[in-house]
Amino acid sequence: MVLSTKLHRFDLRSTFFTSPCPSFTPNSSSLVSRKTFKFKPTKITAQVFTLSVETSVKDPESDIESLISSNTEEINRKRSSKQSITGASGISSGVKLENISKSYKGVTVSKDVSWEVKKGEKVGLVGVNAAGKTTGLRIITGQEEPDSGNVIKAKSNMKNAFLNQEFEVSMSRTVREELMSAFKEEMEISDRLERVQKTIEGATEDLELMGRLLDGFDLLQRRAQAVDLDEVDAKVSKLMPELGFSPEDSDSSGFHFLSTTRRKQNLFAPTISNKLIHPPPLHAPPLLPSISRIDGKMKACCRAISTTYPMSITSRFNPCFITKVAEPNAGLIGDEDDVLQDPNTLSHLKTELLQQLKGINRGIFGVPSSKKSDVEAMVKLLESHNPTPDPILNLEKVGGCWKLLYSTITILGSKRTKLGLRDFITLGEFFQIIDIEKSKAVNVIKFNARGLKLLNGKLTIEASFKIASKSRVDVSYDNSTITPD
Ligand SMILES: Nc1ncnc2c1ncn2[C@@H]1O[C@H](COP(=O)(O)OP(=O)(O)OP(=O)(O)O)[C@@H](O)[C@H]1O
Repeated sequence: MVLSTKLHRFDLRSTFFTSPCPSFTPNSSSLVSRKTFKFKPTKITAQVFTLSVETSVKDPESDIESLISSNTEEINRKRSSKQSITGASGISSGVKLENISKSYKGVTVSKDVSWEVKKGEKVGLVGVNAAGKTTGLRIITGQEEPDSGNVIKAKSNMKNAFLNQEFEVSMSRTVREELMSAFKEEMEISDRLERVQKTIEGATEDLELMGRLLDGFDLLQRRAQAVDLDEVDAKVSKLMPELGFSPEDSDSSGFHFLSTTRRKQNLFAPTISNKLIHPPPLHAPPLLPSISRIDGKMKACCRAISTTYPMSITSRFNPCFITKVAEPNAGLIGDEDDVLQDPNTLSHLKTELLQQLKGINRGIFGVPSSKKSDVEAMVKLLESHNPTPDPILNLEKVGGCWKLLYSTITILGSKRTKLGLRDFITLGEFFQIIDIEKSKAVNVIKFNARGLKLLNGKLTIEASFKIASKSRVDVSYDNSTITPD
């Protein structure tokens, strides 16, 4: 199966742990298939390329974003014009009601009411039934509009919320489900992901339909990432004991706990905490401790390895023997002089870098940005020790078949749609075959897709390069193919 593609951009960079080799740095202004790359003479690590494939579909998220931002601007404009008309004053912290009046059907509930809560203050609202206490709170949270007067917040993006007097706890939901319901948006995304995933699994015969479903799934995946969907289960598990529930309570009906007021409140606490109230709600119980993400870092040992072993790869250069493999080692493998240059620093840096790379899940969207910046900071440091300052004069060190440990690859557009699901697709080994004599570079990326046999295989991207100057090469894209196993 050959799937042709229109490339907008193709960046090829090739550098290496075990042997110094050049880095092709893209000309950032260019978005055409033929590009000029500059050799960065001090690169040591291994990398592949960045690839963007044309897509005609407008990103639905940017549509949503633009709608949201224009609406927000409009609301802010209206608010500021209203405040300036009524002469509202600013405050340094907390929230303030200023000269608020509110009537329902001609009956005045609040008339010219002013009060405020500063940061860290606890304020009790006291009044007879129907005095308008709840109405005031609803006005602060924006659930009601005052007839006149202003709500002034120290920060325009401040979120406020309050606990209702009456709780709505579903009798049929388990405690866990009740807590999960606090994460409404996340749960909705999760449900939709599940439904789309099932539909995709039943649509392998219809590539057109699958393409559309994958696009939808892709969008949902990004939303899931944005709301930290993976963390919800862990958050709920962490909340359970903090709220006084034991793990065994998890599957019990919320009904069993309704007789205990404190627990009733507790059931609602996640809702409040999930809304990131700032400052604390006016008459809510203390906020739950923030849920911190555990960011475990693997510390593993690295050891020196051999560099040559045969491995065949189906490509234009087949059969191919891996002659250079970037693997854990204690220092540079190659020229003895290189090793002797600064073995302690290099050894330490390389070990650190290899530890950073361990456990990276190379999904179709590339390495997560937080991880990427850690890795690339380390790469930069390592680059400064590259013993080959002028790699263009050492092209023999560049040629061969390379197994890459790390890549900055991000596949966009229709190619991603074809390969497209973070959950399903795992990028396997990356190979880069550089043929100096023919001035060709071939990247082979293996991938496998759980549950979608159709998409198991490899993506091969072929390019030509030409030495343009002492420090530059031109790289031009030739073609790419997806080959199923
Ligand atoms: N949406 C509405 N439509 C019509 N009347 C309303 C509405 N919301 C509140 N009211 C009326 O406004 C008055 C003030 O209600 P509010 O709930 O603010 O009082 P409260 O001080 O919180 O009372 P309580 O102490 O009983 O909770 C009540 O008479 C209520 O019936």
